Amino acid sequence: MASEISITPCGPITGSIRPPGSKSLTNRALIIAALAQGQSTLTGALESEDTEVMIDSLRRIGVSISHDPDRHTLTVEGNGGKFIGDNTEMFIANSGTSMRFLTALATLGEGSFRLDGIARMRERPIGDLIEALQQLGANIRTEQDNACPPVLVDGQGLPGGQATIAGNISSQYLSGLLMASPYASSEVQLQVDGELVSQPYVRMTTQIMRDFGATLEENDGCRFVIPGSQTYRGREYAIEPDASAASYFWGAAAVSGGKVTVQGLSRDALQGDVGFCEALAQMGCQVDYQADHVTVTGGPLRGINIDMGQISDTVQTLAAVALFADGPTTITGVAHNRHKETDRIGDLACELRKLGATVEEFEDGMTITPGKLQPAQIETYNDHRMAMSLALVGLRQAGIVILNPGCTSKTYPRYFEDLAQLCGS
Ligand SMILES: O=C(O)C1=C[C@@H](OP(=O)(O)O)[C@@H](O)[C@H](O)C1
Ligand SMILES: C=C(OP(=O)(O)O)C(=O)O
Repeated sequence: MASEISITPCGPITGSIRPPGSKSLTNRALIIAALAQGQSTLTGALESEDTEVMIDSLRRIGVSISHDPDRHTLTVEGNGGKFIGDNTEMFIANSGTSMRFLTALATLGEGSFRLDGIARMRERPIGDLIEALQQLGANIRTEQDNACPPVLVDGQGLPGGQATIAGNISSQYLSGLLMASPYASSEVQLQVDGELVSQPYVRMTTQIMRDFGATLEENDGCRFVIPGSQTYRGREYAIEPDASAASYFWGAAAVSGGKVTVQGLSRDALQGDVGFCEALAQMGCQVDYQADHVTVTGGPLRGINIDMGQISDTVQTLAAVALFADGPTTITGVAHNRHKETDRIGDLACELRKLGATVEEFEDGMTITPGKLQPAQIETYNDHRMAMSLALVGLRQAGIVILNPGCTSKTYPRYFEDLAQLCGS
């Protein structure tokens, strides 16, 4: 892809789109199908860097996965939780889900595994997950003394027992532990210590575990009991379109004063990020939820105060929309966004200021006061969501250039083509 892309302003956007499959569901389904007894067919799967590194890593530990790109289908031959490592290297680029879920999975195997990624992945914390796995009897550590990848696992199967897990940095630790736990030799009891961010992803995890036949008990969303020596059962599984990706198209309706329908999602979707529509409703958009699609109609936008701790992947989308509101928007509850593909508070504030906004940054969020919009070259920090969200500003303001647009390949390689098609250009 070109080293930059200029966004062409357009009028109110009217259209309908089905985004690619959910990253979170595809990577969960791959982990669970790999562990299962029997074959699984995953339809509507995401094909992007984050799922490719997951597939590549699972193949390296002996899981057979075939891909039919025409049908967006992955067929996985589950190996019943029997993995042999022999200094097996897994390269995970910058996929947080893959790093955290595969770290937990590797402790179920026999032998040695090393999990590594790009430079930014080596700055993304994983210490809390390592400590919890150690409490369950795993022989695991980080290569450096910094609680970040590379991760080294010397697997002898996971004994099980009790562990506490911190939930304030990432919910992915808990999700990884949960998905691996049915394959521990004995019962696993997990207690979340303190705050749990991104809770809807944990509900997604427990739901998909049950969908593949696992049993677990759950109390107040912070205590889990998972009987050991279980097996997932392979099955056919349909993956929802990605709700975080959908936020850009709903956002496009909001900023352009148009009407956009996203197919394949509903209020009852497994993905919490459908909740982004409620944020748009608070800002003045109309939202129509149907059983298999959700339509957002833009209108005059007002600034809001909102805790986005449960829908943090949509913070950048909301920030782009906030630039078109009649007053300030305050976003809180997302301190954990500083540990993602980039510092999604500090770096986002910097790009919003370039666009003409006044931004007051705090530890867990920011207040965005819209100003006169101005042309800008947007730095993406190799963060797909920075590119996808701030492109929306270019639908209304001339002279918006997105640098390194290829970074969307992490979750949405065809994003700019799909956006252009929706805008009718
Ligand atoms: O479990 C998941 O699939 C995810 C959880 C969230 O991460 P955190 O729990 O780190 O907020 C989210 O940002 C990420 O894109 C996907
Ligand atoms: C935070 C994200 O991804 P991950 O943590 O899976 O790398 C994201 O997709 O916005």
